[in-house]
Amino acid sequence: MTEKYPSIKQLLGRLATLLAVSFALLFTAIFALSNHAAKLAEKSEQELLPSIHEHQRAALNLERLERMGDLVAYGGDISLIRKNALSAQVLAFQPSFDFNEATRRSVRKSYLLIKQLRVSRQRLLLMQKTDSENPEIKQLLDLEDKLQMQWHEEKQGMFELQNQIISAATRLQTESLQQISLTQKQILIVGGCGVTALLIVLASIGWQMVKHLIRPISHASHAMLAIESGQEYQLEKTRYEETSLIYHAVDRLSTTVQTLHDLATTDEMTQCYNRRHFVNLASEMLDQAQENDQPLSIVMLDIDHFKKVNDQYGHATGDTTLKYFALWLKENLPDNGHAGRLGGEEFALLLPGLSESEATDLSETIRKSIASQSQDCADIPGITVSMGVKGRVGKQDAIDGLLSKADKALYLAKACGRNQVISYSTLKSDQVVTDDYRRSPVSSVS
Ligand SMILES: Nc1nc2c(ncn2[C@@H]2O[C@H](COP(=O)(O)OP(=O)(O)OP(=O)(O)O)[C@@H](O)[C@H]2O)c(=O)[nH]1
Repeated sequence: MTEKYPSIKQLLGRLATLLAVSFALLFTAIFALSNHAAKLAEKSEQELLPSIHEHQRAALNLERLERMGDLVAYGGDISLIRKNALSAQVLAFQPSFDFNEATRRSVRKSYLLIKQLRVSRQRLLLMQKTDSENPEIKQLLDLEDKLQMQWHEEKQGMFELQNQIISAATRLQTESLQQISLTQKQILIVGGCGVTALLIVLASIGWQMVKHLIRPISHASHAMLAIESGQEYQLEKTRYEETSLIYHAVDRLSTTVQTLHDLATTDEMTQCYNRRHFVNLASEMLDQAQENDQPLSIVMLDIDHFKKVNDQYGHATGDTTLKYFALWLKENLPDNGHAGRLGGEEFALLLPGLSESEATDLSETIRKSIASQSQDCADIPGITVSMGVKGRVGKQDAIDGLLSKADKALYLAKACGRNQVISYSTLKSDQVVTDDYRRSPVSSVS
């Protein structure tokens, strides 16, 4: 009974699902990361970039304030001092410094000093213009010196503050860049892992296809070729319905081909080769032997007085006798020897590698063995056999010639009283064998 296997359709379905899930996971991961990257870019655009610009603006304004303060502290033109002090006021109260309380306070403080400087400087210049001898000038100069000293120190503080703002802006910029580069790295890692995982999935799908589909089909086609050329084949166990059906079909075909081959080449009763196959095989082997210049011999055999077996013991016993005879014949053959039933009770042996004299010796052994085994066998009467041997001599030997010469030697064996082996080479050239031997006395069937 055929085992129940899952079908390849199911396998393909499972593999397709695996592939779809892998793709879905990969795309989800990449989508999530792209989303994250987009959000970071948006955050950078909406929060970090304005903040960076604010810092940069503040640093620039601080520098301008410093310049204005200098003009107020050291200027000689009252209208210019007033103008710069006014600009400094506008600048100091700009919201660009409000991003940080400490900065805001520090800028306001700087402005207050600029204001003081403006007042003192204006008064001094006016006095110097109108009343250069006024003793208050001395006091004002002292005050101015003091304020200028303070301004100098204030400028140091402003310079530090400017540096701090620039560092903060740079930090913000770096942070933004770091976040973007981190996301880029994450995308690369996830993308790389995803693609690698996908490749692994694809490779394993490919492997499954090769293992369960392509290889079994390729094995089946090799098996078909082996069956066609009569060679052995082996099919590995398969786990899927379709391929197991193919394997069963190949097995059935092989059995059918073997049966047909046996029917076409073998004699059903004796299981020896039939005449046609024996002659074809003998012809092929003779060609090989001639090509390699190796010995080969043909032996013709005929059971003596077989008609009498049929007459005395019945046709069924005659058949049994033929079966035993074929069995003993094959038992006595060398591994590379072949036996054929040419018709009725007439058999032939094909002995590659044996010269005529070696084949004659072997035939003698077979003759004695059959005589003795048939005597000991309770199922059949004792029988004897006559044999004629012919070996390959020249390169021009044809199989028909060898068979007819072995047959001639067999006829002589019959004529000479049966139950003997005659080698063709011992025949005299003028020796003529006729069917007259058949009239000689019947004695070998016991
Ligand atoms: N039982 C049986 N007999 C067969 C078969 N084929 C041929 N025979 C018989 O074999 C006999 C052959 O007889 P013959 O050719 O006269 O020769 P023989 O009696 O063996 O005598 P010699 O060959 O001269 O020794 C015939 O009686 C055939 O009927 C077979 O398949 N089965």
